[in-house]
Amino acid sequence: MFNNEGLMTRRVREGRLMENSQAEDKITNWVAPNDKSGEFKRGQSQFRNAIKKGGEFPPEKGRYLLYVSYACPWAHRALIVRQLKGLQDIIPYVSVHWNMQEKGWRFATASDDDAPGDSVAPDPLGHEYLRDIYFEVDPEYKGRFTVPTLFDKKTGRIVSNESAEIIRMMYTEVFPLLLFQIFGAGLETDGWQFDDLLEDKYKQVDLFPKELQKEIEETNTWTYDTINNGVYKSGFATTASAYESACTALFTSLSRVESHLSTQTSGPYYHGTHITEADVRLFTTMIRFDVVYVQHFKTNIRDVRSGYPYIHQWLRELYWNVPAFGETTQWEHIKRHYTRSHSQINPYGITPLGPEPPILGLGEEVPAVRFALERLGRK
Ligand SMILES: N[C@@H](CCC(=O)N[C@@H](CS)C(=O)NCC(=O)O)C(=O)O
Repeated sequence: MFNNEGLMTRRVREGRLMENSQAEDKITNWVAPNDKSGEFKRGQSQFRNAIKKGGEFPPEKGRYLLYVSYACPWAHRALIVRQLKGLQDIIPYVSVHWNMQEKGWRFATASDDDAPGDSVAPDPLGHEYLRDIYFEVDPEYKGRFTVPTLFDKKTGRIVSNESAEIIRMMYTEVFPLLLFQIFGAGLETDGWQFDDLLEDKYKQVDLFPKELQKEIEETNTWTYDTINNGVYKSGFATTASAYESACTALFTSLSRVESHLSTQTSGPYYHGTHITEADVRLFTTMIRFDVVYVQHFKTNIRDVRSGYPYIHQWLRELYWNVPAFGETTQWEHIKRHYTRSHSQINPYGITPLGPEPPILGLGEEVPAVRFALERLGRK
């Protein structure tokens, strides 16, 4: 059985743990202490296989296990898409505990009572840490132990640990997609990966419609670099110049998003009437913005609720009106993970109380905005 760890594997793993704990490159050093640039440089995800009809990893009900953390914006993408595509019975998931320390993500135990939410549970395959799975799959593994991780129970292998690709597997063929990226051609598919297993209403959910593919890809490029990853580059920077450059780029891009949304009149979503991948990828960063990033990552030129009315409206529309977004958002995991796992940023691990509420209701505004609207006779 896959989870019967062999003695050799265990020895290799324990040896590696000792090496790692002595090494300079501890996993909680987000920027290497000797890196003078002070810039956070995100490594490449190492497992890049795909679920594909007729491939090594075919779509099958119950075969794959999705490891996530409710705290993590990259994993949150996968939870949202799983629900939007109605894959709940097809791809089960487990969320790790929010507290990530030297050995990386750990699974919750029966005695944890501070990590609410569905599926925050011991690993059904019996591991204590997420890293244990990576080392069982590859005792020589040298990358990071990240969520989301999509695991194949049948072969005991990791299919992918790259969220951008995991979400696409849930609704597209991967190979035509690569062709599309190389040649810029329209995406032809012979049906979505899991569609044969889905109810009709979910088959119709197309998060990457043909007519928007080019635009979505272009948006992804700058959104990833300056917003999704931009908050991390600001927050993990260890020099003022690295921080200032990331933070400036981030707010330039937020203005770009704000201006895009202000011209979007056909519907509440990033591309108007239908939810697309663009909404998913932006949402998971923006929902964490006011509650964590503004103070913890020092991305405080503005916050969303008082500084970006269009983003604020778009964000609340998704959170309150689309269950896949609201139901997968776990505030306790989000707030506690960042503030208590990043001791180089917050050595005392104190979690700020505010802002309260973590997200405003659809008709609510911060007092200054409400006051201004009342003055203008709009409320
Ligand atoms: N590019 C990856 C990034 C995933 C990632 O960095 N996840 C974080 C949590 S938000 C993680 O697991 N970090 C653990 C580590 O780096 O040790 C993806 O999008 O899937």
